Amino acid sequence: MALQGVIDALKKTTLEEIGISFSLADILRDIKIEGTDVSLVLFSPSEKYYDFLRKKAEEALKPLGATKIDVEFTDQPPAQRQQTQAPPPPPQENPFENRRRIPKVKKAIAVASGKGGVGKSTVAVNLAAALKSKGYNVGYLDADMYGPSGPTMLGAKDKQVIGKQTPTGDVLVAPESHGIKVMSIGFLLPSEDTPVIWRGPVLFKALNQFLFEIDWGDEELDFLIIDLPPGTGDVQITLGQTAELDGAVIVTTPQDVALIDVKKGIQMFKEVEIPVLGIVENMSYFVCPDNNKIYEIFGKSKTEEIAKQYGTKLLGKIPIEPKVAEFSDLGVPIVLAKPDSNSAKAFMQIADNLIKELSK
Ligand SMILES: Nc1ncnc2c1ncn2[C@@H]1O[C@H](COP(=O)(O)OP(=O)(O)OP(=O)(O)O)[C@@H](O)[C@H]1O
Repeated sequence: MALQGVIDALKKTTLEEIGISFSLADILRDIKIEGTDVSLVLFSPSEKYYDFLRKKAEEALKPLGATKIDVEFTDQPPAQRQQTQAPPPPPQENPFENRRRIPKVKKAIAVASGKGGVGKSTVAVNLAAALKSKGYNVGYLDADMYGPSGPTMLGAKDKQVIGKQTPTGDVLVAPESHGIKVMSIGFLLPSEDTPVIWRGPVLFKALNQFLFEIDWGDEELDFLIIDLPPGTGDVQITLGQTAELDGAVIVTTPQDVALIDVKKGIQMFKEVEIPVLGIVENMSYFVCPDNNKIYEIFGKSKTEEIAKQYGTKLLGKIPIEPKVAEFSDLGVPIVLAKPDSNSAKAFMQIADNLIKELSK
């Protein structure tokens, strides 16, 4: 069987049934063809879809004459696999040598912004909700130590956090809201209005606890969305030095001033060796409800151009929709409250694009 024919057949498949807008060819990691035997390795961050993806591969390849179709799965992008095979660098030359993976989390994604108020937390909670509604097991960690707003947006503000003793030490059990496991420094503060001043060692300890001493439940998380504070400060650096993250998403608005900060953000993630998966442009445009006309309130966007210039991608654009803010205040992300809204659809598409970037 010809390799190109097999790849073309995989390209024609659609995975829409599980809410994914790309094909088996996009998640193909390895392929071997011997006569009519085909072995594939596919990227999938969740075991839930193994049977579905196997069936899809069989449906695509049997008509070509394939008699044996073996499908294996990986949740590692190729670059990471190469990294793990490479000889480790001398310890003293690697500032990230103590980095650890977050326990029981397959993909840890940071959501960041160069400046405050661009809708970073809104994007983080809706991204978590979009991945949840696609069937993944999702956690949300509010690491915005200076202004934790995630629990309110997820309707988890009044949830109780309980401690649990384990053979390896004490952990905090993440409560659940809308099926998403949630943890936030906000749960541990006496009131939402309490300003917290974090000094170096205390910040380091608190962040470590939030990264490594949380019980996310019996089932491993497919995705952990980490909502960072705005800017490029201590939390980001500490995070980069302590946890091995799979990538970062940068949220911006289309104004030039916000975009200047995006560049700083990309630079910072490069320095702490966290791959930037892409940029989300929030409050991009307004769709007039009377005539569906689109207004680019902040002018023509340059985000795509900047993304290209810095070797990353625009993952998607979210419109300004008053309902986004209204439902956030009520504790229900728009993706769950109004799945047919323009912004909810945009968030679902961004979740797809994110999975696609992770599979590269
Ligand atoms: N697309 C949108 N349409 C309408 N309102 C939005 C949209 N995105 C965010 N908002 C609203 O804008 C305000 C700021 O959003 P959010 O708190 O998510 O920003 P942030 O970048 O996380 O802020 P900070 O970094 O200061 O915590 C909120 O009231 C939110 O509901």
